Amino acid sequence: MSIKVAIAGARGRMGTAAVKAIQDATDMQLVAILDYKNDGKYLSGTEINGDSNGIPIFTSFSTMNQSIMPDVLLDLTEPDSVFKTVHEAISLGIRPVVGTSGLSDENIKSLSKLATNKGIGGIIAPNFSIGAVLMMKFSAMAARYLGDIEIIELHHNHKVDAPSGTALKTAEMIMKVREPHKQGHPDEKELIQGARGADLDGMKIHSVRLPGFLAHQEVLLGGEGEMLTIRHDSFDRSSFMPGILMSIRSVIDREDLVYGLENIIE
Ligand SMILES: NC(=O)C1=CN([C@@H]2O[C@H](COP(=O)(O)OP(=O)(O)OC[C@H]3O[C@@H](n4cnc5c(N)ncnc54)[C@H](OP(=O)(O)O)[C@@H]3O)[C@@H](O)[C@H]2O)C=CC1
Ligand SMILES: O=C(O)C1=N[C@H](C(=O)O)C[C@H](O)C1
Repeated sequence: MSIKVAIAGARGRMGTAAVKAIQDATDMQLVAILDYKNDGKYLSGTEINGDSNGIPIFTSFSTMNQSIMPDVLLDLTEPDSVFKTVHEAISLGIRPVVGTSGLSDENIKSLSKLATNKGIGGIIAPNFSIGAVLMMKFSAMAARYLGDIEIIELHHNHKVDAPSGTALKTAEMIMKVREPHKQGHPDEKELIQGARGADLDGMKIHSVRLPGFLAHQEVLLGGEGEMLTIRHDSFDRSSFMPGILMSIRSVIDREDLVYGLENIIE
């Protein structure tokens, strides 16, 4: 039986790639698009038009009829809308696969609790690329030995949130093994506010936004006379698609919501 999927954010950069990936997957069926614009229209391939053979667009779950109701919601939208949409999906028993960044810790805990209460699976994945997950894991492994760390994340200039979800998740994984301590000179002073980056337990995160980049991150781990650099680059959004498909399959069999793709990779 194929998994019925709805996508929120289908017109976006990630959404456009995800529409194609889901339509190409033989065990999935794209049944609906959630969009605050274009209600009542159809998405044909990646074009919105009047072709009634396309995928129907709805402004909310409440206007979908029961035969269309999806098993899984893939959310690839923006920080301002994601919590409300995902909360509504879980309340209706629809399993969320969330790529959208910008959810707070509090938001994640609340969605996780709701999913557990409903007994349904879900995933919030700051990064769906396998290489990025390995970069995070390797960084946390290395942080046991080299605890002076600066994370530099580099993204395209259309990104609205900073730091990236990936950088925050990397920092969280590192903070589980790194003793909090101030880095740099004990008396250092910023001559321009923000010059040393954002501070988490004394570790620094720097966000670069420039045209030309897609999604990249370097974790610099400094030791006396040495430096370990762990770097990951997504050069194309195809890097995220296998992780999205894996997540959609995984949430069908789960009864809880997990935060991070590493929780479902064998
Ligand atoms: N987890 C991962 O591996 C990855 C996560 N991301 C994250 O995915 C998200 C999307 O990124 P990207 O595709 O580059 O962003 P885009 O801005 O290209 O796409 C977001 C889309 O969502 C639409 N949208 C906004 N609000 C709603 C809503 N309430 N309902 C339905 N659609 C809505 C926007 O429409 P409009 O423009 O008309 O407002 C836009 O088309 C970001 O949070 C990004 O950080 C990105 C890459 C990988
Ligand atoms: O906005 C993006 O592009 C990306 N966002 C995610 C993040 O915030 O980490 C994942 C990836 O870095 C691409």
